Amino acid sequence: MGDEGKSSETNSFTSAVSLSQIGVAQVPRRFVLPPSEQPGRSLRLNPSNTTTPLPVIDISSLHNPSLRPQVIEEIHVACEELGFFQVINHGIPSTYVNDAINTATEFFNLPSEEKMHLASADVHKPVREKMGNYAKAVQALQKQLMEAVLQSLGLKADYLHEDFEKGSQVMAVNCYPACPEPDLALGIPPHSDYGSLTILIQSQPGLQIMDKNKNWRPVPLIEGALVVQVGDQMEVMSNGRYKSVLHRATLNKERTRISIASLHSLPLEKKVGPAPELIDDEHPLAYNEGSLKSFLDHISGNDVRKKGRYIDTLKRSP
Ligand SMILES: O=C(O)CCC(=O)C(=O)O
Ligand SMILES: [Fe+2]
Repeated sequence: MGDEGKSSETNSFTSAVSLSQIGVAQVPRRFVLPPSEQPGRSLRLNPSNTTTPLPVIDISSLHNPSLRPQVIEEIHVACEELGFFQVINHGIPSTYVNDAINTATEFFNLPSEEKMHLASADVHKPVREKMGNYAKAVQALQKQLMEAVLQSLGLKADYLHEDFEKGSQVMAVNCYPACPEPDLALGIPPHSDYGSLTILIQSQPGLQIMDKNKNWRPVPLIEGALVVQVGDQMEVMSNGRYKSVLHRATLNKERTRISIASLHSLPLEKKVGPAPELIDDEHPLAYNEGSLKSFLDHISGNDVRKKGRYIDTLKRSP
C-alpha cells in the first residue's frame, strides 16, 4: 500500500473529483508523473515562457470584404507559427459561454450517483438547452473560422465544403479538481487533437501549448475570448504548412477547473489527405491519408503511449 495509506480514498476506482471532495493532502502516488514529465519541472526549465504574447485576433472584420484579407493574414501567421490563437469579437454571446461553464460546473458538483443517473439516462433538459445553445453557436463560428483558415492556406473557402457540412462535432467537457501538489501531476497529458479545428473555453487558466522552441506556454484566460487550436486533420490537409498544436492541461491548488473543447472533424470514415493544391516540387506529398475512425482505433488500446501520436503514423518518409 506504500505511502497511500489504507483508506478506500485511494482505491483506483475513486475518481480524482471524488478524491478532491474528500480532501486529500497529497496527490495519490499513481497520479505522480515521472520527473521529466512533471509540469512544475518543465516550467522551471523553460523560464522564457513569458516572452512574446500569444496571438489574439479580432475576427469581427471577417465580415468586411476590404478588411477580411488582413484578418486572414493574422490567422495565417498564427497557424503557421503556433497552430494556436484566441479570437475576440466572435459573435457568441457571453451568456452562452457562461451558461455552458456553469452548467458543467453544476453537473460535476452533483453526488456521483446522481451524475451516473444523468449520464446514463438522457441528459436532463436544462443541461441540454444550455450546452445546446453554446454547441450550436460554436458550430456556426467554426464554419466561419474554417473558411478563413482554408483561405489562409490559399485554398478556396468552400474546399471540401460538402464533407465539412457532414462533419462531426464532439463536445469534451472536462473537470479538473483542485490538486494539492499541482507540480507533480497533469490534468491531461500532452497531445494534439485529431480534428481540423478545436474551439475551447476554460473557467480557470490551465491550458498550456508547446511553441516551436519546445517551451510550454500558459494560455492566458482572456475575458470574452475563445481558444482555437489546429488539429491533426488540418496539418494533413495543409500538407504540413500548419502543424497541429501540442497541448496539455495543468492543475491548480485552489480551484476546480472546467474546460469545454468543441472538436470539429470531417466525417468519421472520410479519408483526408493533403490538398492537391498544396503539393508541388517545393512541398512534396508529406502525409498519407487518415480518418477520424483510424485515429479512434489508434488511441483505443492499452499501448497508446508506446504507439505515439497518430499524426506521426501518417507522415511519409522524405
Ligand atoms: O482542459 C484543457 O484546457 C484541454 C482539454 C483538451 O485538450 C481536450 O479536451 O482535448
Ligand atoms: Fe486537446
